[in-house]
Amino acid sequence: MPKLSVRNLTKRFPVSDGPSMLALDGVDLDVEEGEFIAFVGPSGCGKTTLLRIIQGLETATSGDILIDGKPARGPGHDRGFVFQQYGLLPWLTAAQNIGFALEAKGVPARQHGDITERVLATVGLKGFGDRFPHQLSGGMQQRVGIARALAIEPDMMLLDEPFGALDALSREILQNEMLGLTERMGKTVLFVTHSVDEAVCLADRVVVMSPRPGRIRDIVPIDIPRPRARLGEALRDTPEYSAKRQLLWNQLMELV
Ligand SMILES: Nc1ncnc2c1ncn2[C@@H]1O[C@H](COP(=O)(O)OP(=O)(O)OP(=O)(O)O)[C@@H](O)[C@H]1O
Repeated sequence: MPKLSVRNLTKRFPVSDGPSMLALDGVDLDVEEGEFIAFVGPSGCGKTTLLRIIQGLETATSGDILIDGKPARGPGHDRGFVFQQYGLLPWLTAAQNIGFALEAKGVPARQHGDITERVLATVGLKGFGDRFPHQLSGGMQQRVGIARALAIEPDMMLLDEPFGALDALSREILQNEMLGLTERMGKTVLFVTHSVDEAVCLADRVVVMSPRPGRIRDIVPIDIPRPRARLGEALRDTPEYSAKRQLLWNQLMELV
């Protein structure tokens, strides 16, 4: 049974002065446990909307989201979300931001310290728990965002352009760390990105979406063997990488 099934999903948004707008149309997708799926497509094709519906932050107009074969209704701690703009509460420290998510899940307060330390260490921020977001760089804030999602031990991680607000160098560093992290943890990951390189580097399959209304145009398997993290920068020099990158690039160029 797939970890996640998206079945004939449609989303319409109301428009004040006219007919509603069809943002997603008949989206069908099965995701296996432990798979890393990247979503790419032109701006406005519904990637964020699809992720938000899977997360339960938005309702579908029709269709179903099944997790382990059961309909998902609303948000759940089985799904951890990482936002583009980090989504940290500025008046709380890094550790308190993570504690906030643990409290929401109902984890007893006496366990917060250990869990927070562990997840901060996982994302390379050991010793930074007492820093406020404004005392951290963008890359470090997003590491806290990832640590917060990991802290609730979700089965599935949903990341919406998580590195989109970062400078090029921080972005590449975090991509490499993300690769290592997901290969070690084996979690199911859904990852929206505008970067073809990021998609090829990280994903097992890349879902290419067409412009409005958003539909799945193609699903491209990325059969570069894992673990890829050990290749580091050399990953981007392999012929498989270049071939997939070109294929996806050509598809996206046809869509814009
Ligand atoms: N809450 C909303 N109300 C009305 N329209 C919306 C809402 N959210 C999204 N839309 C519209 O739905 C379409 C899909 O938006 P969405 O943000 O999902 O696209 P996207 O592929 O993630 O775009 P981008 O790559 O630019 O982030 C867009 O036309 C957008 O304007």
